[in-house]
Amino acid sequence: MDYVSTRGEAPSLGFSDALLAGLARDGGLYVPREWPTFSKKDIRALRGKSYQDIAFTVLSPFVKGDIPADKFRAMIDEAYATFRHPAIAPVVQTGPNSFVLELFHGTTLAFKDVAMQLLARLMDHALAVRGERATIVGATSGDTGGAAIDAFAGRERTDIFILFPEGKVSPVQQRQMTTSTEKNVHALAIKGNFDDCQNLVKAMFNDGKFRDSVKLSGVNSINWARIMAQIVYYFTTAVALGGPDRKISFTVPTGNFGDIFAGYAAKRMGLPIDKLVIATNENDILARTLKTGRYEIKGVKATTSPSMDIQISSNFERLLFEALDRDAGAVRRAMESLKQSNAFEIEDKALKTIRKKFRAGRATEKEVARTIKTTLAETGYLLDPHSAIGVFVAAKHEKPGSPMVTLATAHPAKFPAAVKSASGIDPALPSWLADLMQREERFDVLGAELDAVEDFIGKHTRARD
Ligand SMILES: Cc1ncc(COP(=O)(O)O)c(C=O)c1O
Ligand SMILES: N[C@@H](CCOP(=O)(O)O)C(=O)O
Repeated sequence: MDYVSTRGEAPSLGFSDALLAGLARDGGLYVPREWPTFSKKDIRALRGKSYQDIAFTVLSPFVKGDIPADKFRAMIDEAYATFRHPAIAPVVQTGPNSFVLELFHGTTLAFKDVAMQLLARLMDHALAVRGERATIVGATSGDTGGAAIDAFAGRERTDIFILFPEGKVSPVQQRQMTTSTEKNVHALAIKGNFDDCQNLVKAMFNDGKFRDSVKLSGVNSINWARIMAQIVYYFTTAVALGGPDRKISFTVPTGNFGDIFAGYAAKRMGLPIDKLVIATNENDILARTLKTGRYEIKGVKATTSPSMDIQISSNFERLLFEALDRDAGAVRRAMESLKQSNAFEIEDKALKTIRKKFRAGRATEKEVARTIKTTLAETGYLLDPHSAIGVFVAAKHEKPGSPMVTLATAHPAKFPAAVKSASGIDPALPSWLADLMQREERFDVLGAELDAVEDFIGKHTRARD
């Protein structure tokens, strides 16, 4: 399998090269040249199999010719041995047709662990084969950073630098990033918001000289391997609920559009998914885009779901590429317009294609708090604010007799203040994080300036030429 850039001006790459590249050299995002497909018979054959077995079957076509099958299987087994639930991603029924897919049983209590644990092992393997080191950078609104630091801490071949918006992540999220004692970990509090952090990361990738000099690599969902690993739980869930002989809908709390794009990929691979529902908080650029056909960046508002306080939704570019029948020139024009005027229009045909497959909705702060409270009262289930956005929006798109699965993307204990204020319950951290708030913090504070960040990374990475 090889991978092509959504902007069509970077060389196509094999899996390991695309993995290490992160962002394509033309500023685009890598996608597989073609979607591997699974027949209904193939999908039926997944019934009764473990998460790890399904991951191996579903993901093997993406790494074929690049990673030996036995090594890939071992990485999958090791990655998911870090999870605290035997099912890895269990499905819980909360109503006659409503289900919650729990994606927070990994070490840092968010869905990011699912992909990050595998990504770290894939990168280690690719770097070992080449005898190289890499500098990993990542931007986070709270969860990617903790998951990446956990997965890469202490790894000999990588130094990791995570940019988080100063004062805009939850205290638990911050400490998951700032209390690592490993020397290869660097948490950087940036004076700005998540979009500033993400822009800095993209600017570092687009600075060819810097990129090459520190052997830059990325762990955000701009990296195809992140999306790839997230495809698996759409398959495990659909199969558990009667797929492929029944169509399932998914509602996904959405920010950077990575998680829901993984659902789209699963659908392209043959999984019978009915609707993919985008759920946003008050930073509702995606819900507005589906309604109006205009993708337009407005200011970011701080909410009780900080991980979704995002306006520049990187992976929407991947969807645009698909909806435009892979017309890289049209994607380039849209992205140029976004850069120049903070907006672009989606042409009619592409918009129709997107609207056919996706639905969207938003939840206000009041609706999030009310959903946490009423879900607890009616079902006994305690949601975190991100998952509550999903549950609120899902309820508006449920159809009788058709299963609707909401992705529960984080554990309530990551956001204790918001959860307590909505429900009266103070959710406890699990045992391995019980002393998190007492651990010593270590981080640096930097302005949202490319020079300052590049200078810091250049001085601290071991991957310099
Ligand atoms: C808890 C949580 N929910 C939802 C999201 C949104 O996911 P995505 O960015 O893949 O759309 C994020 C961060 O991205 C998150 O951390
Ligand atoms: N919500 C994310 C933002 C970054 O998203 P990513 O999936 O592109 O890494 C976070 O928690 O950091």
